[in-house]
Amino acid sequence: MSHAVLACEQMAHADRWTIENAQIPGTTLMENAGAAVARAVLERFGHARRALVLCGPGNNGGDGYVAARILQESGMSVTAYAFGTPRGGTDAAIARSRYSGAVEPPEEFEPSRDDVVVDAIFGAGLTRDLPERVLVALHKARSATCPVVAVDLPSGVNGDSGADLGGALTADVTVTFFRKKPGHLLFPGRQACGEVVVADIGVRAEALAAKPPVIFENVPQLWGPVLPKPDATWHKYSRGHAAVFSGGKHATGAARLAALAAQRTGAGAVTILGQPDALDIHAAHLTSIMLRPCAPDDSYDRLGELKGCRACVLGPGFGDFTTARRLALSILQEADRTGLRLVLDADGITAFASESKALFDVAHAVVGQALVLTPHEGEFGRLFPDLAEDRSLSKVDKAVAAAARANAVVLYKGPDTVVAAPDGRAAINTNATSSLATAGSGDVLSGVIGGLVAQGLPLWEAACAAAWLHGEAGGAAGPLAVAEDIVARIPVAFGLLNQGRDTRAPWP
Ligand SMILES: NC(=O)C1=CN([C@@H]2O[C@H](COP(=O)(O)OP(=O)(O)OC[C@H]3O[C@@H](n4cnc5c(N)ncnc54)[C@H](O)[C@@H]3O)[C@@H](O)[C@H]2O)[C@@H](O)CC1
Ligand SMILES: [K+]
Repeated sequence: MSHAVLACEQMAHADRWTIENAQIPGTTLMENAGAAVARAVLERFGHARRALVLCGPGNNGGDGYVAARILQESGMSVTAYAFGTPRGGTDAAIARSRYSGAVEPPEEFEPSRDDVVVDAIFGAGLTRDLPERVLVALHKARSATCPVVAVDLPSGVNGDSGADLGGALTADVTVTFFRKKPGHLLFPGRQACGEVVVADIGVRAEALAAKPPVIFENVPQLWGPVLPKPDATWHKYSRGHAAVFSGGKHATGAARLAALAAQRTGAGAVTILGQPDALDIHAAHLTSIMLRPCAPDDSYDRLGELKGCRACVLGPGFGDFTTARRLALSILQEADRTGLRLVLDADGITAFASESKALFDVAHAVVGQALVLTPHEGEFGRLFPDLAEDRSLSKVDKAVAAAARANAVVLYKGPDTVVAAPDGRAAINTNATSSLATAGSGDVLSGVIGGLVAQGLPLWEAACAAAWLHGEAGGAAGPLAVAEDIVARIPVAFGLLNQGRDTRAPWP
């Protein structure tokens, strides 16, 4: 089972490689693809009055003609609609010629709610906005409220970015081939795809050997092997010590959530650093978390308390941008000597809005990496305005470019959080629920990352694991969860891992 995600260009390469090196004809791949689509239709909507198959001019349409033929052979009433004609001699033309049923022009397409529509107009080859007659047909299908099975992608969704070039249907099922593409996992594409079925059509995994995939769905297999294994000889500091910087006395809650989350994630010791009046408030709420004073003009070398600490979280509720910059820069300047890693979140990110170069310069001076950035969309735009505005880039492209520029692991938040590393790896998170959209949820996430980094996880794996655990904890806390509930469910998320109960592996 693979959790790799392929760009459309890599998928086309894998198709070509299989045809040329494994001597599997393109028509065979297309037969297998069409058969997988037909199977999905019959399994889920075999009771439909008619199957109406919308076929484009390329290979996506070719898959549609194969599916139409097999559905007809199975006894369903089938009509195909031709949106263009396959070029002579192509696999799609051959598939078209093997289908002997009715082929109508698009104008004849009149779906009803008892039909099932197979959308095989455009897939990975979509290059521009949808033509008017396609838009009209998709509108008719939407109005009919009939079930839709999309071939590879709903027509109009860009396979690399998940962008909707306009008018795509929301499918009940999307049948794709060999591996998922970013467009199946990134919004709005993910929503348009509905359930995604990945079919094996005979494309060979060896096709990827020369250039292994670097984009993944964020599943436990990615980082499970580097999670700490419980050891009877542990003491609290060997389990990892994390620190969290507190905001002022009227903004202490965010640091408390991050600290509690780091503790629930398994850090053996957690310290909150803050000004004395803020620490008084923490003291009234906390028992097992340590409190240490920190003056506004402190920089790393005056923070003796951070010795032995492997991770610190700076930003949640912090408020003071000048101090945030001084602390962040001094922590990174000392990082090679101390081994301390910095999770910079919220106000810690905004503090560098107009001074990002200073942050990136010190982060690049570190041997290896010492920085994790956790921006949501607004914060990402503050730190990387040119990347944020570049409409030619997908969310994965943006996160990867930002990670390289900042020499940081970048966890770009959202319903489709992307975790990117400077070496080009990226994981797309898929288990977040709407319960995570609540005040303090981001503070919990930064605390989970800090807790895992404190236990010695490499930064990218820590951020990927944190996104997944946060998603599971949010799901377990239910739709009306508040941030405290998410913290309380972190052990439940770990329990799913430990008991091997995560059966939602990416491929069936
Ligand atoms: N051997 C292969 O390469 C295989 C490909 N498969 C299928 O092939 C699909 C990709 O096939 P193609 O590369 O032929 O691409 P598509 O079939 O997605 O579309 C390509 C055709 O549509 C035209 N086109 C693109 N955007 C358009 C627009 N907005 N308006 C009008 N015309 C437009 C292109 O010029 C081209 O003629 C996959 O999505 C998958 O369904 C499968 O059959 C498996 C094997
Ligand atoms: K399609």
